[in-house]
Amino acid sequence: MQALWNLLKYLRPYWMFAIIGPLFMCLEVAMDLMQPMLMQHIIDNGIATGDHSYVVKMSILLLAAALIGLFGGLACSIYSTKAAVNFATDIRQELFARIEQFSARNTDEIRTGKLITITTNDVSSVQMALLMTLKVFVRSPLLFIGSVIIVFVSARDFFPILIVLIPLLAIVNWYFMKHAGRLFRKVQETVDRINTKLQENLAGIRVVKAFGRQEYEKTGFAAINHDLTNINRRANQMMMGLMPVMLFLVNIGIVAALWMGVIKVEQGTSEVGVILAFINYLTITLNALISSSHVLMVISRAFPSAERIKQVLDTVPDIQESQEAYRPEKIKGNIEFRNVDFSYSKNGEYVLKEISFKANGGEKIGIIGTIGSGKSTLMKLIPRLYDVDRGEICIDGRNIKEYGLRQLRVAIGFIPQKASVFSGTIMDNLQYGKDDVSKEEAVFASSAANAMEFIEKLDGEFEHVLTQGGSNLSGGQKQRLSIARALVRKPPILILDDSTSAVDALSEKAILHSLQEEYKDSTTFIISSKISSVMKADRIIVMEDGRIVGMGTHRELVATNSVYQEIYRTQGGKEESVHESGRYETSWQ
Ligand SMILES: Nc1ncnc2c1ncn2[C@@H]1O[C@H](COP(=O)(O)OP(=O)(O)OP(=O)(O)O)[C@@H](O)[C@H]1O
Repeated sequence: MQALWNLLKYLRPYWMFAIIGPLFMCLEVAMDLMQPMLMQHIIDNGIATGDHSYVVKMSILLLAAALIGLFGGLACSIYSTKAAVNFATDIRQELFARIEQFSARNTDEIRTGKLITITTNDVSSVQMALLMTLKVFVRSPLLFIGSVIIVFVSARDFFPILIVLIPLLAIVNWYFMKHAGRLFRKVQETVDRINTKLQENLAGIRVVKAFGRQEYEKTGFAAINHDLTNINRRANQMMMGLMPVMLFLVNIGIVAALWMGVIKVEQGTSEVGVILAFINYLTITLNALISSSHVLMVISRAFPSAERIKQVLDTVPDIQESQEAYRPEKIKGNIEFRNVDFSYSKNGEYVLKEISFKANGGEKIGIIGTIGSGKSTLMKLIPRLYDVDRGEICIDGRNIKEYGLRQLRVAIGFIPQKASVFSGTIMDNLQYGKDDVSKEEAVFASSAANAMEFIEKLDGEFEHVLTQGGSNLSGGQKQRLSIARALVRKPPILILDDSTSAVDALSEKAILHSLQEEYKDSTTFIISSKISSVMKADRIIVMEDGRIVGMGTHRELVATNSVYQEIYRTQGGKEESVHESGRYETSWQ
């Protein structure tokens, strides 16, 4: 409730629409309430007395009331929709902006699937709640109260029927709504499960196919879908069941009114028109009650949605820029890790322990180690994808936390393990690395990444359009494009996180050679599981179990470091080559 209330601040810019809409609705309600009264007069004072001119006059009035009501209803729809749609647009925009600020840790905590559901379904749910409130929630109570008052004033003889019927209708309504509400909440939870399953499957569609798991996934999806069908059926049946029960009660009211009416007309204490008007007001009361409960249902379904939206909006990104951020013109790229410890979960086990090393500007550093030893994690700390728990990381002698986040990240060309390519042209993807990239720069970076060779063969070359996720490129082509994107801005710091794993040996050799020759000034880290990819580096860091267990040139490590020797041996390196390492074929030459 509180969460939904808090979201109303997004309605502030559209408060005029939110007021004008319901005002027009009041006009429609007034006209709707007037119509049974006009009918009553037509019957009792016109038809019954044979006064035709009165009938014509009142009929014109009735038509005018209907037209004004129609205008009020349409205008209310236009303004209420404007308010609700803009309100939802702003919330969605704010959510997106907040999610963009999230650190990797934040997104680890609130899962991606959930973030998608929140930004789409949950925002739609609060939009619908607002729209219904502005349209129906104003209309129904007004119609209800108006009908009760009019019956009390003009058809008091029949008022006791209302007194008995309204509490009965309210109790039945409450009973159905309570149960349907519980079921609809379950529907929402099941839709969440469907979305998560769908997202996971779409992201991993190739793996599903490659492992021939379609049937297994289909069965898993069918189970959740079946749950959704069941729960949806029960919720909707509950809602549908309400209508006949309510109509039954109203019909009893109508029979009672007719019975009473016949007696009173015979006694001459009432007129036919009054009975007709009462029946009309009874129907209006019923409709008002039913639509109010529908709106209440929509609003109650928006409560959990608002909570989830609030959870995202209230999440403080745990990577913050310092108040007086340092924004240097140029970064040289001297990097130092000082006694760094890091854990993914607060109070969890450290995956990096007591990490200390220095990399000088322009130095080429290889990083190798056992699986899960923390190589990628180590590099994710430099652009502050995660913040260290203890110790500090300095660039050009300053703690990275003092830098403006943009300055820091723009200075780093980060090429992650899994190449992410966006839909758009090849050039659009390169512009992601540098807004104003020129054709020459694009060609230079693409050549260095050994990507020109395939770009030249594409239709339209740099203007070739990539489908979502670059699915019309091969794994190796995506990796080369993602390397070119990082190289295009000639960053002072380059991080290649196993980013040549899908590239053939010759291309990898060419890429590493270009890095050595064309990007001399960039401090470059190359994470690889292959010794051939790092052996020509100025220095190699060897990692095991979150610690640095060796550092030196290939020659030094082969001679002294047992972990490195083991990796070297498993990759075909010979003991005797310990002192003549140049014989091992390297990708750098
Ligand atoms: N987002 C994450 N949340 C929690 N733990 C993580 C996360 N990413 C990695 N880890 C854990 O941190 C440890 C180090 O992982 P990291 O990816 O840095 O290793 P790596 O040496 O790069 O491995 P590989 O050679 O397989 O790429 C592993 O135990 C891994 O399970």
